[in-house]
Amino acid sequence: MRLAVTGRDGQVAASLVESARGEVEVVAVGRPSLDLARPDTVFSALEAARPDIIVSAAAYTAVDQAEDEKDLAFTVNAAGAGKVAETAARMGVPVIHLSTDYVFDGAKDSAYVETDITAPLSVYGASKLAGEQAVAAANPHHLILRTAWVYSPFGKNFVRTMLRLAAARDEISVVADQWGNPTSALDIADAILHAAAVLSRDKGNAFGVYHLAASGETNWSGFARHILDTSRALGGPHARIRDIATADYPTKARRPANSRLSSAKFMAAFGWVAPDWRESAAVVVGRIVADHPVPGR
Ligand SMILES: NC(=O)C1=CN([C@@H]2O[C@H](COP(=O)(O)OP(=O)(O)OC[C@H]3O[C@@H](n4cnc5c(N)ncnc54)[C@H](OP(=O)(O)O)[C@@H]3O)[C@@H](O)[C@H]2O)C=CC1
Ligand SMILES: Cc1cn([C@H]2C[C@H](O)[C@@H](COP(=O)(O)OP(=O)(O)O[C@H]3O[C@@H](C)C(=O)[C@@H](O)[C@H]3O)O2)c(=O)[nH]c1=O
Ligand SMILES: [Mg+2]
Repeated sequence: MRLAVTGRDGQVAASLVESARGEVEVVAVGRPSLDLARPDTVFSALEAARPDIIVSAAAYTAVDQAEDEKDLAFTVNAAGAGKVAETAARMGVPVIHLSTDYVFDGAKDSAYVETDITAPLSVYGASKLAGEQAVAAANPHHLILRTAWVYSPFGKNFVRTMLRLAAARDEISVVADQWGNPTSALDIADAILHAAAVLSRDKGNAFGVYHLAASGETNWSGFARHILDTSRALGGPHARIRDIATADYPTKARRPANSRLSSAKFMAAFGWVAPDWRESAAVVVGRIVADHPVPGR
């Protein structure tokens, strides 16, 4: 079975390429041949990869910048994603599309399930919701996987940011009133491989929207503290974390106060067990610290 994943250096794309095993081959298709900002490039680039399943992981993910680049965010995340799904439909293959917890407004006081009402607070969240709708309209054979707070050894993410800041300072102020499920892109890749195996066996029953995140919950401050405690134990950088409120960390985009996701539906459908976020985070911190040793402090 061959998966084509959109994006080259993205966290999920790079993790899928690394995780490919057994009968599964993963081909990354990205810029310049596939440019979601130019949706007319999508069909020919993906057709050339001859996939059995298309994984739609490329996206405009700069949450604050999207507030100033609304048109580009919507072109990439909505029109571009729709083109990827339409390409899959034309080729007669399913599409596995990644979406986000930021489609919710955060007003719920427990974990979100798939049937909860969406109400994005940000341009990024709205563009991803429009992408879900475009994907569903273009190809009935879709899995839309909403994940959250993604980090990995690759690319730009909160783990790398905290380790970089900790190498330069004694204290980092981090918001303690936004709750969610930090999720390793390595775990997302594993879950996608589970789902792809099910789709290739028993076509037809599983299509729809799913939440896919690690188990356990924290806030950004708790996540930061765990990252730096793990790093210190491995001889990597450390800093004190100071809890602050969202109001004390002004950003262009509004973010949900609670975007915890229940992954129960995904686990039941695909026989996947969500790992605890703390264990998965320790694996990634370990890889980053081993790759880029910084003197401990
Ligand atoms: N990061 C997160 O915290 C979360 C991400 N998600 C969703 O999961 C998916 C994967 O995210 P993640 O791996 O973290 O993304 P990254 O931010 O790590 O990478 C973005 C990817 O999108 C590609 N991309 C951006 N613009 C274009 C474009 N115009 N044409 C083609 N490719 C483009 C990048 O290309 P290149 O390789 O050329 O740089 C890169 O591969 C996305 O759909 C995202 O919305 C959901 C929840 C949380
Ligand atoms: C760097 C930093 C961030 N923060 C806050 C800002 C924000 O509320 C929170 C996380 O910051 P980030 O910029 O990493 O978060 P953000 O870019 O909002 O991350 C989101 O990305 C998109 C793509 C998603 O889909 C979401 O699931 C989520 O992962 O931490 C601090 O409080 N202190 C800091 O030093
Ligand atoms: Mg950021």
